[in-house]
Amino acid sequence: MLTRTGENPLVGVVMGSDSDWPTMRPVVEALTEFGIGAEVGVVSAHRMPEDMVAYGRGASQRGLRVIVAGAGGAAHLPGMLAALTELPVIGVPVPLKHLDGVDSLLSIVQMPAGVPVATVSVGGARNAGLLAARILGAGEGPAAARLRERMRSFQVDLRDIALDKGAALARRVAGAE
Ligand SMILES: Nc1c(C(=O)O)ncn1[C@@H]1O[C@H](COP(=O)(O)O)[C@@H](O)[C@H]1O
Repeated sequence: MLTRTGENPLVGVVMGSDSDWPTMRPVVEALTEFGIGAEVGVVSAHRMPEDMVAYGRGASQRGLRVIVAGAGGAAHLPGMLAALTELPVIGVPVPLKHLDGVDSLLSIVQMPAGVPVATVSVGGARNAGLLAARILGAGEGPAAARLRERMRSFQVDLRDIALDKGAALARRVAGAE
């Protein structure tokens, strides 16, 4: 079952289980900040292979332009979706109780040549959402130009936050003297 956020979802956000949602939620939050609608759901290569094939094969035709796929453990979902679609796929390694997400990271990042998955850090879901926004912003037309503009202003905010941190550190150092 797929849920939509926003109008005309351009990004598919899928995960191997609902237990991945706490890790994956920042993907949707980042997309929402940039005004990008998403189609969100559980799709598992292991547990529902036929549905996963249908999802990957139909993604582009449904209007999606980027897929963000998160999974933990033996995380085959992002790579299998990349094999099934021509859309860019961003993989999010989800950390589980054992192995701290290293298993998932290696499963996602070590793709064979010809089937790329852009892998973010373990639990790096927010960056996956931001990367999806950048991919959409790299296109032609006014909507893409607006996304690039929003990304530039987001980057200015990041600089301001870093400057504030620098000022806070300076105060702490001065207090320690
Ligand atoms: N790695 C995969 C895939 C897959 O890659 O197809 N399907 C489910 N899972 C992962 O299994 C973990 C445990 O799932 P449960 O919590 O449902 O037992 C989740 O992190 C999920 O992403």
